[in-house]
Amino acid sequence: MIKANNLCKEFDGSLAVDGITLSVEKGSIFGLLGSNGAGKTTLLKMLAGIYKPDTGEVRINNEPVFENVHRKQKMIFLADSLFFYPNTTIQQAAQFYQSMYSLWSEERFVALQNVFQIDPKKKIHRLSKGMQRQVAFWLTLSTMPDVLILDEPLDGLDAVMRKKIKNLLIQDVAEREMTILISSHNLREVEDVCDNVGIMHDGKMIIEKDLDDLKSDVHKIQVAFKQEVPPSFLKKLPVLYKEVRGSVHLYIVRGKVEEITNHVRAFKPAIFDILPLTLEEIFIYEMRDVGYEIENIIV
Ligand SMILES: Nc1ncnc2c1ncn2[C@@H]1O[C@H](COP(=O)(O)OP(=O)(O)OP(=O)(O)O)[C@@H](O)[C@H]1O
Repeated sequence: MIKANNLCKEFDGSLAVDGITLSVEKGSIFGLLGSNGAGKTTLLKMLAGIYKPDTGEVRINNEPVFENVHRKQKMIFLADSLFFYPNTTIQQAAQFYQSMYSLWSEERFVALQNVFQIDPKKKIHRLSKGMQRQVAFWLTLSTMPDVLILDEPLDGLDAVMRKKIKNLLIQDVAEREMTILISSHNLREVEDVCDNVGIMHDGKMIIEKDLDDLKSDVHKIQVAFKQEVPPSFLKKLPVLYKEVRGSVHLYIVRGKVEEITNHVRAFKPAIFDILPLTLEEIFIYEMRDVGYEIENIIV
């Protein structure tokens, strides 16, 4: 289990991460979402023990992470921009990883060649950007980490390879209880694989929830009344967003289906529909609620 307590990190006098407390269960997949510059990479680097928090601490299975070689031999951080030593072949990189990571599996490395189908004698820097990312996953998954931290991991990969890698990740979670933290702007992908999600904005975690609970907590409703909207209708509805389309009023509201339905039906609407939101819609409306919204920009 990963536990972070009141993490703060400041750069040049401003807080990139501002008091984040987080716990991630063993064998789960946590998706970290947020606006650009929200502090996701900074948070992930503290969780990976790369950055020392200014305040707070990160512990994995009750061990501190920062400057803990023993812990870091079993976990891996895959950054959004990759680094390989110049002129290194995949085979040489594999030897290096083997010497660094205590759970390295040669058997897995050989088996994964069938998935990636790249000649291990190839020099990594001569491969295409997407192929280099495949090599990064090939090496990473061969280290058999118990904790895998991924920053924008699937960028630059084709759709087939993305699917293959997602399957491999899910297989490792199911078979060996690997724990994954993944930051991504691809909300469809996060929705596919994550059990829990956190949304960051301006250094803070504005929401952290089980994905199913998050989705069952926000809904889109469409209502129309024969007369004007009754004044007390909105009083008990926690509305995140509203829009009028002719006689139909669209609301994005927080709350459980049953509570919202009972509330709306009590006002005897002429039309009433309640629909679930996608993660992308939830993200956009929650960000709007903290003042980060889509504007009609014409330049
Ligand atoms: N090494 C650094 N030195 C100075 N400032 C930094 C450093 N790393 C991050 N920052 C600042 O901290 C803030 C958070 O950056 P971070 O990279 O963590 O955001 P992010 O959520 O990962 O963004 P994105 O989605 O755009 O990748 C930004 O204002 C950034 O400029």
